[in-house]
Amino acid sequence: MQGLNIKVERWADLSADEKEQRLSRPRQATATNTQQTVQKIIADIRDNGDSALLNYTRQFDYPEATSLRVSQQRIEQAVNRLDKKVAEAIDTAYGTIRRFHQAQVPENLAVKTIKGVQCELRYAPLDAVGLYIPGGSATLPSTALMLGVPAQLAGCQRVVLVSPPDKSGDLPDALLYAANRCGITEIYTCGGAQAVAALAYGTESIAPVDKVFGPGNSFVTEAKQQVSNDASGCAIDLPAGPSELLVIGDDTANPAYIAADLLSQAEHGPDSQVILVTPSSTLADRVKQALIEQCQQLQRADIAAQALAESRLLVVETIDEAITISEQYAPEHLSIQTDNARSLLPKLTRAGSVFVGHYTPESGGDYATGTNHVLPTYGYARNYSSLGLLDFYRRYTVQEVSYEGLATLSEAITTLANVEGLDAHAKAVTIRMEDQ
Ligand SMILES: NC(=O)c1ccc[n+]([C@@H]2O[C@H](COP(=O)([O-])OP(=O)(O)OC[C@H]3O[C@@H](n4cnc5c(N)ncnc54)[C@H](O)[C@@H]3O)[C@@H](O)[C@H]2O)c1
Ligand SMILES: N[C@H](CO)Cc1c[nH]c[nH+]1
Ligand SMILES: [Zn+2]
Repeated sequence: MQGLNIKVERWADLSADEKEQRLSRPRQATATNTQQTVQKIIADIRDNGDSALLNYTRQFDYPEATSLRVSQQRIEQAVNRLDKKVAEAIDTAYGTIRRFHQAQVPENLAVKTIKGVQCELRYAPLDAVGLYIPGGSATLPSTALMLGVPAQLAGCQRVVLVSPPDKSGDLPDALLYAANRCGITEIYTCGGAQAVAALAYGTESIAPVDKVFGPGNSFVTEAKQQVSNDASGCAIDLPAGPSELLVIGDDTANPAYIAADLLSQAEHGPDSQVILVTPSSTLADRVKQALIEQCQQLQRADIAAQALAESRLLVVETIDEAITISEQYAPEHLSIQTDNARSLLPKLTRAGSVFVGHYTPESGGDYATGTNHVLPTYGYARNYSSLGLLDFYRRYTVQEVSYEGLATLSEAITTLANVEGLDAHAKAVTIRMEDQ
């Protein structure tokens, strides 16, 4: 591992441009190239279906790939042979995630808006959903639970899981076990933009879905964006890209805990970004030291070190200034490690998921507290929500009006229709009124 390139900086000493630069995300692999590459891949999948899907799988993931569907026999083999401890850990996480998402089951509602007029809000599960589980640099059975549990709870009729094959052309046993736990039987070994395109438009062997869910690298995120901009494509969940963590800490925080949390997100990928904002320069210096000590012990030390090069240790004047910076950055994950951490919550709403207090590591939410770890990145926490059960439903309205109700509303409807110059709209009301 090369030496760590991370320094402590005093926020007040930075110019406006420097402040902006410090809070900008690491540049994603040349944006226009990614856009064009993905466009070409999507067009190829639309034109050539399975054969293009297999070609890209051979090119990017497994040179010997000849098939896409994971057999039921292979799923059963994975379930039977998975290490008991790993199976139990997945079962524990399945339980907590299910409990938290079960509490989100929506209820239809009906309101009488005026006498004789009833309006209803109803929910229906999406029919067919596609779950993308990243596989490029790490195996993520936990992501299969984060997507599979809500799909199962919502009662989506068809749940399709895709993930790129590993070095042996297979999907890991733990991923197949997690998928099986969520009742998923339709599984394909393919990844990247080509898998997203296959889910959105369909191929000979994969029927199209209504919505694609899941995080991924810049190719996956770009492909989701492109298929959702196309009327013949499909809906998507949210932009969930490289992992991020911002920690607000004060003198009560343990520097070793904060360093461990920062590294836990830095190890995801070279384009992950982690930030500490603190009014304590002593804490910042100690966290830096702990990062150096802990990073070199990691299996993925090189990846974490690359991410740390684009990460920040910022010393501010007050906790309020730290809050302002966090709200501006809108991190995917926000950790509050201060005295009376919960008291800061009302001022901190722009984050995908918030971790409160010294004993709430971010990795707890990645795996097993029960919250969803598919969260908006790139600052989208400003205007996107974290993934939840409702994302697996369509919401629609119903209204029923009696003669009496229509009579009450007829004046308002016909007047507004006339204001808009839409005679037929008005006539649809008056014709009914004349009837009695
Ligand atoms: N925000 C969240 O909720 C969340 C959750 C989990 C993971 N993540 C993030 O997801 C990402 C996963 O990325 P990953 O790369 O490990 O796995 P991935 O599955 O997203 O990407 C791997 C695929 O990328 C494609 N690819 C690679 N190089 C390519 C190229 N040059 N041209 C075209 N396609 C190419 C290949 O098809 C390959 O199958 C990480 O950044 C991680 O931080 C985010
Ligand atoms: N931290 C990731 C979301 O940014 C999720 C994850 C999966 N496994 C471990 N972590
Ligand atoms: Zn993580």
